[in-house]
Amino acid sequence: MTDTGVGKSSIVWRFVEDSFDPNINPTIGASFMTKTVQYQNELHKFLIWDTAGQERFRALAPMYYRGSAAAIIVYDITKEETFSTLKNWVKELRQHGPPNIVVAIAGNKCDLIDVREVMERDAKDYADSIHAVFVETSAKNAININELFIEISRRIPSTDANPPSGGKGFKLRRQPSEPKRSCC
Ligand SMILES: Nc1nc2c(ncn2[C@@H]2O[C@H](COP(=O)(O)OP(=O)(O)OP(=O)(O)O)[C@@H](O)[C@H]2O)c(=O)[nH]1
Repeated sequence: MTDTGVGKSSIVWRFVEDSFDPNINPTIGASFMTKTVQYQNELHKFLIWDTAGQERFRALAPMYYRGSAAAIIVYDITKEETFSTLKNWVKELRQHGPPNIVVAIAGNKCDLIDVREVMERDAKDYADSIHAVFVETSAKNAININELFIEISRRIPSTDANPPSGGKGFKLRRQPSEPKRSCC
């Protein structure tokens, strides 16, 4: 969820493929990717829906956040209006998303601090007020991308006891991967 061009696909590509394409195309509809990471002797498997930010695809969002364990809402730190849009998505998620969804806010393009429009403190205060994970990221320079996903994974209850619920922006599901997973 969120505006087009904030860097949702780039964040997913950085996380899944550890690559960055400055000429990446806008997402049409949505795309799906998976990645398994090992963290503290546990395997965390992410099933990620990368949704399109263009207005014409907005009505599709509920299809992706229903049934997700977590949602990452991305804004662009160089565009104030994307931070305002983000708050609308938070409201929508709270009203129509799964009750226990983990919400994360990513302020992307933090490599462009010279043209920053959203203060990190303001975004962090807002994220704290809604109990969301918050990080500033740079898909371009690989800043805080893995940390974002790991922190989300930490907050999702173990699937041993709690089956995944739903999300937005990216839809994430944790599912059991290998022998014993005390976390995912
Ligand atoms: N400087 C900088 N540019 C970035 C970063 N992340 C993405 N971009 C650029 O921003 C533009 C949009 O990136 P996308 O990943 O397609 O954005 P999106 O939010 O997925 O866009 P939609 O698919 O239309 O919703 C591209 O030109 C990217 O190269 C970043 O961290 N820093």
